[in-house]
Amino acid sequence: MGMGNGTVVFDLDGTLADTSGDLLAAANHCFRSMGLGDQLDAGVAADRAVAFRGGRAMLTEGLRRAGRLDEDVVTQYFPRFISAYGAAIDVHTVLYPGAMEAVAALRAAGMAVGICTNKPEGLAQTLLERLGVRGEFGALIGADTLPVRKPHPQPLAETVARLGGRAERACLIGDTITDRDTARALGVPVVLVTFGPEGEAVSALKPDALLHDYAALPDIVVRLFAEQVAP
Ligand SMILES: O=C(O)COP(=O)(O)O
Ligand SMILES: [Mg+2]
Repeated sequence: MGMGNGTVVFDLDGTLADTSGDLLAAANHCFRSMGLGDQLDAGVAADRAVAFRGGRAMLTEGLRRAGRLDEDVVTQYFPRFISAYGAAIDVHTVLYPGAMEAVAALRAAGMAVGICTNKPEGLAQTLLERLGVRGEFGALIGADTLPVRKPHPQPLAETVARLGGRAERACLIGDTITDRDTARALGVPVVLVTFGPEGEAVSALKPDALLHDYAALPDIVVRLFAEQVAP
């Protein structure tokens, strides 16, 4: 079976892997170096949700809580956040249950599978290698692979192209409004996971499907591809 069976692109943070613990630890490292102490708590769902919106979102939220919000400080500390995160990227991070079994099932059904993330490409490569799964994905596009990042549709389009696929038979599996908007901009269906910190609330983003358990993903993907306009 070839890649004509479709292309499935995954987001990374909050979708394939629960990276929130290491992301929040790196942000707290920055707040401590500012003399502010820890500002975000991995035990709090709302804080894990901030983590999945990325480094700038965490720095912004922590500074806001400390009454010190300043975009210049966010920009200044972002490189320190990246280096702290890179130094401890797989301490708490785990793949979501069933994620890699679903990837294996999609590949066994002849589908091409890749990753489109707003993590810097190098960090995403490192994390996937540490988790032992880089080889399962045929393409990886990060925030800095192209001049634009999600929600611009180009990174998703490029991921599909590098997998040898076509947008007419592709879908994106993600966890946030950024993923929803990226998929809509390219005109491909989007599946949002409900096992993240926002739970069922992601249904407000009106995805084409909700994913409660990775075991259900192969059937969902087959249904979405069948609903896409025939080329
Ligand atoms: O780092 C981010 O901004 C989010 O990364 P993601 O696109 O893999 O969810
Ligand atoms: Mg995500």
